[in-house]
Amino acid sequence: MMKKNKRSVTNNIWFLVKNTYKWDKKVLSYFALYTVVTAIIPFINMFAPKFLIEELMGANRVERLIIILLGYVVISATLNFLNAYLEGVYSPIITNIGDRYNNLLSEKCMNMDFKYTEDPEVLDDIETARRAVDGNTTGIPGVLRKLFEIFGAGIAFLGYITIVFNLNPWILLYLIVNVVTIYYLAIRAKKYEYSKKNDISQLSRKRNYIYDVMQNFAYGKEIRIFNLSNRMADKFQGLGKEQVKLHKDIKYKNLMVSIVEVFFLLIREGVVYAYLIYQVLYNHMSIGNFVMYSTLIAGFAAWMQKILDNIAHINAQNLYINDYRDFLETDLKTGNSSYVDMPGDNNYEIEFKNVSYKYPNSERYIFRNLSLKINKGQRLAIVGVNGAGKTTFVKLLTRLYEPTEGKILLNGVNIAKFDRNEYYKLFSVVFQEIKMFAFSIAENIALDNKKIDREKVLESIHKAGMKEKIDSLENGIDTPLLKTLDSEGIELSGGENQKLALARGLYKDGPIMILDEPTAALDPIAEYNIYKTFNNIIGDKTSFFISHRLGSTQFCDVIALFEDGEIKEYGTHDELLNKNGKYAEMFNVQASYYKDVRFEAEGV
Ligand SMILES: Nc1ncnc2c1ncn2[C@@H]1O[C@H](COP(=O)(O)OP(=O)(O)OP(=O)(O)O)[C@@H](O)[C@H]1O
Repeated sequence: MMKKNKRSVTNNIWFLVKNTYKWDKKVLSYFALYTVVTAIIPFINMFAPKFLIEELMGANRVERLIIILLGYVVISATLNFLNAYLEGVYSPIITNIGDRYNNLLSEKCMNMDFKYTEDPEVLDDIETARRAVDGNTTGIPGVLRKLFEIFGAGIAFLGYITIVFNLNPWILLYLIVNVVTIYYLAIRAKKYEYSKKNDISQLSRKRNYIYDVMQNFAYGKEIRIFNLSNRMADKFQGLGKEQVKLHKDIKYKNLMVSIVEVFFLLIREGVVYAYLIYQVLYNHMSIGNFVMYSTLIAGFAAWMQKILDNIAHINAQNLYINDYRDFLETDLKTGNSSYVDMPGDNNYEIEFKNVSYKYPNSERYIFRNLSLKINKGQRLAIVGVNGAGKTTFVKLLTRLYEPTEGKILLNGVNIAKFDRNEYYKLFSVVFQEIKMFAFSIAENIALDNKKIDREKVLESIHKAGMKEKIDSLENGIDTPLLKTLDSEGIELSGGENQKLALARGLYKDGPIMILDEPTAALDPIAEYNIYKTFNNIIGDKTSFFISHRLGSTQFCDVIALFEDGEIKEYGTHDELLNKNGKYAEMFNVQASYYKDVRFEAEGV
């Protein structure tokens, strides 16, 4: 699915630097200052002891010793203070920048075509891309931190090279070979880790899913009633074991590298100290210089290692950044760059023209050549047995999915040609599965943080039959829902949630109304009350009404019965009853359970 692009490290660094500078201009000056400070600090620590020892072992002048000591303390304290200050400043900046990259990914996920939310390949790609923004020391934030450090270290390192070269070029060469070997091994271990990343992504996606099921109380009833807790825990643990095994392999490789690293380090120290001792004993090296060189050479290896480690880290993270950028650049949104203006008359007709549809990754057609027209202001009821495709019809109409073949027209224009956000504005939809957020009731209804029209919220609640319940709450429409974010949050019943969902649709007041079984969870009285005010609720909007309660379809102008991927019957309630086909059969079966009640809706 995702196109794999191989971008160079410099390309990715440029991408990061450009954005970082765009988002926070101050970062560059902190970087410059930090680079200077970190480049100087090691030399202060190296030269001060040399000067002190040489003065002590030579002229031994007290005032000189005091000057050296004071100079050392003042310079070192200032630089170390600056160092600590800058680290304290840039660290949260990088965390913030990491959040912005994280947001880019989340925005992409929230805006991609709905069909991809069920595509396992895309879900894996998201999981992989997320690795670039998940940690604070890995991925993008990790690379930014390393970039901050590496230049100061690089400059200090150049100074080290010059001094060691002057001491003995062979020692310099020896140190470089020693450290580069370790670097090479570290890179190989990181590559191995990367080669396992797909397995890691898949496992953690599965584990996260099971974890979510175990923690998410939405599954609470099924888990208890079907006694799933042990099975879920076993699954979670099984996946955990697989994950541990994978990580163990990776850690084992890293351990091997660490062992070799220690071995190389010991040899390095041994050789260098032997050389310096030899210089003191036989070549008149001063003790001051011995101390300086031993500090320098120990530091040299450590600094070179640090730089190489940083480069290795940046190299390894580069692969994750590539994945991240690949995902951001993958086109997961169907649409044109130029959109057709929405028809402005606020009155809409909709036509399905030879629409066929099968879900992604499925060969089964839910619809074949479906054609259906809903005129302006018309109310269409859609009925059919479970799985007949009623909700799928709504998903196509609301562009959550695109038809596999054929087209859907709004006032004669293919809906694919409209800007998706503009198109969504047309719809007030009450979905079958209701999702409430852990926000206040008002926010849940308005779903708009900018400006909530409280009067309109109350009016929608009233129309949806929720007034009494809301009036009974101390904080009214400001009461938070769910306990996820607020311990004062309330849990609503299924029917109450459904009424709120209806209020949400009413508040939006879009010119096209879609009600997917809006009363399925309501008690008969609440349902009756909704039907009584149905005309008031729908008004003259073009509307779609899905219901299994066939009596309720009488409020609609026309009824379409879906079966086997097509419209089997089409007409008014009375026409379909007279036809004596499937609709009449379904209606009669239902009616036999109830008295033959005809809702006398106001004005119908
Ligand atoms: N995301 C999906 N991926 C693959 N198939 C799906 C998906 N969603 C639904 N289906 C299939 O499409 C068919 C139609 O489902 P749909 O939800 O549209 O039926 P429905 O008429 O609304 O049913 P119900 O009355 O039970 O709500 C079903 O057979 C279902 O298995």
